[in-house]
Amino acid sequence: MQTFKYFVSFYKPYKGMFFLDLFCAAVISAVDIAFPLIFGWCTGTLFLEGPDAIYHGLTWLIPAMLVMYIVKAACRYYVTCQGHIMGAKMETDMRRDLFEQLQRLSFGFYDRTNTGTLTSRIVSDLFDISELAHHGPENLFISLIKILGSFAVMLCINWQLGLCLGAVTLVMLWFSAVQNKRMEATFADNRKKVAGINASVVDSLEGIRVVQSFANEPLELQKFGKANENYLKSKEANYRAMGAYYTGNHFFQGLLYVTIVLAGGLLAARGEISIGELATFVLYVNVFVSPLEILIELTEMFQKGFSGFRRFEEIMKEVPDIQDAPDAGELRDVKGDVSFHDVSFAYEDGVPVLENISFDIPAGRNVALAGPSGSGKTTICSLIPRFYDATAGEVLVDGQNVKDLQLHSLRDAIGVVQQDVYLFDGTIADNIRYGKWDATEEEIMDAVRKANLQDLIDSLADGLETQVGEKGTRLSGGQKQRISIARLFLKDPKILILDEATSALDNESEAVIQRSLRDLAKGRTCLTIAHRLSTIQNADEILVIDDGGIAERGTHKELMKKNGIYARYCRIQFENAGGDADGGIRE
Ligand SMILES: Nc1ncnc2c1ncn2[C@@H]1O[C@H](COP(=O)(O)OP(=O)(O)OP(=O)(O)O)[C@@H](O)[C@H]1O
Repeated sequence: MQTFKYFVSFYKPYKGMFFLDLFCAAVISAVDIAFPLIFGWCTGTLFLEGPDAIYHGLTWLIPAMLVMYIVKAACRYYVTCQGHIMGAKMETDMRRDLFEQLQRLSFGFYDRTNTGTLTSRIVSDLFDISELAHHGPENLFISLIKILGSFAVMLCINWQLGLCLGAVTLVMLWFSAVQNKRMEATFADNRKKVAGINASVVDSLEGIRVVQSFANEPLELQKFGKANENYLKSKEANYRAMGAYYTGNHFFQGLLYVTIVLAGGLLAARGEISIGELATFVLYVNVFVSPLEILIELTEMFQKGFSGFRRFEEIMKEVPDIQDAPDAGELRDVKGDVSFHDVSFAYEDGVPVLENISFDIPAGRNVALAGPSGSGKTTICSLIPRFYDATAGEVLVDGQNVKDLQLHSLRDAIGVVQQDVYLFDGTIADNIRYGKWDATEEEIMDAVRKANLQDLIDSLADGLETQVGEKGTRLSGGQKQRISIARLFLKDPKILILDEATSALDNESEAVIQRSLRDLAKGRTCLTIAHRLSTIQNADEILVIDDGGIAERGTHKELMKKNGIYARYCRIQFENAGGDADGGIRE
């Protein structure tokens, strides 16, 4: 019922169109019901009254029928055209709401959801819903008027025949209800399997470079083949259910005619019905049966549309893990102090990743996080912009709990440079402007210079207007990295999180980017996740994360002197890199 109410709410903005659509549908049905009546009156009365009466009757009957059919055509036009437009408008509203919701949902949701499945919801589910939204009420309305109207007239013509027809129809409805349930299950399964195919395609295409570099096309084909095969099996089950449903219904429709001919013949033989009445009755059986067919098709549309709508509702009801508290305040005049007080965190219940972490980073300081892979460095950084919320303790920015701040103002104050830079399809300028949508040309050029991008821009025929390709595939790793730094120069955040952005680059690119990053870090609080310890020796403080806690802290010199975990890591890294075995990082 709730789902139904939610569905109906999408009609609200188009109430006028909706009721006009229903009105037109009612006119179409009324004309269809009137025709056999007129026919019955002509054959039963008018045509028996002699030529003069016939001529006289036709002089008003023909224009009246012409007007009826012109009005019906106009209504049909409205229903076909405006009705569809209304459906498309509702589909657009739902797609907008869904996209808005997807933008709101937090990292946690995307950790457990496949993007291929979401794409399928945005495209095919919504189309089916729109078809139902438009055709559903209108077809139901037309069908009910025709079925009830024609049945009432048939009862008036001959109630015994009418009851025979009603009895066969009841058996037919029972059969439909049973088959319908079976069909519904197969439609729901179909949707799941289509989502599976989408997920498989998106996953494989997004990783196409990895696939080809491993020459793993046959493996991908095998995985896709499985999803494809599953879809085929589901479709087969679906068509079997549909076959039984449609064949059964058509059989019962035939049975209706056989029953009427048989019972009508017997009644005519006993003189209880005239031939004219029987002919009119048969015409009404047509009016009665055709909407039954529409209702049957509507059932399929309803199954598809409603199972799509349930999936749509599922996402719309998803409450974002991270959202503004009702009394959240704006983070203003940001200084850039960051503190963790006894912070613990777990992605999954019972599997702690961080336990009782505490530290303070005064504004403008440069702190590095070091430690083995998987120790929780990235997780610590994710808690500051509230990509996830701490399960215990407090994360503070400028002394305020991040949970008490408006998300947009908090995230405006934080810039993140990731190892994996994501560039959007578009030009270099578009991607730089992502840091500040209203940036002027001069501001962009200034960011370009500061990020050491000038040489690249000068070397490209289209300069800033060069297309970067999907996810920036036409650019090198270093170039993408510099674009991501340029957009942070534009954003100008007070707090910087650097997930050691240069670890995948060659020495020359690294040197250029390190220079840009040093410029970017000036006057900001900077938290660097170090993968190579050589890059963090100048940090004001190094926090060594191990086993979900802070194992050591201090400057590089202090930690080397301490000769603990950090010193051991340094030695291992430099031995591997062929450097001094005593951890003698170039100082
Ligand atoms: N989205 C996630 N869902 C569930 N577990 C996660 C998620 N992200 C990370 N983890 C787990 O949390 C732990 C800490 O991961 P994190 O990425 O913070 O480590 P890290 O120190 O940054 O590692 P690296 O140096 O390799 O980047 C790991 O055990 C990891 O498997």
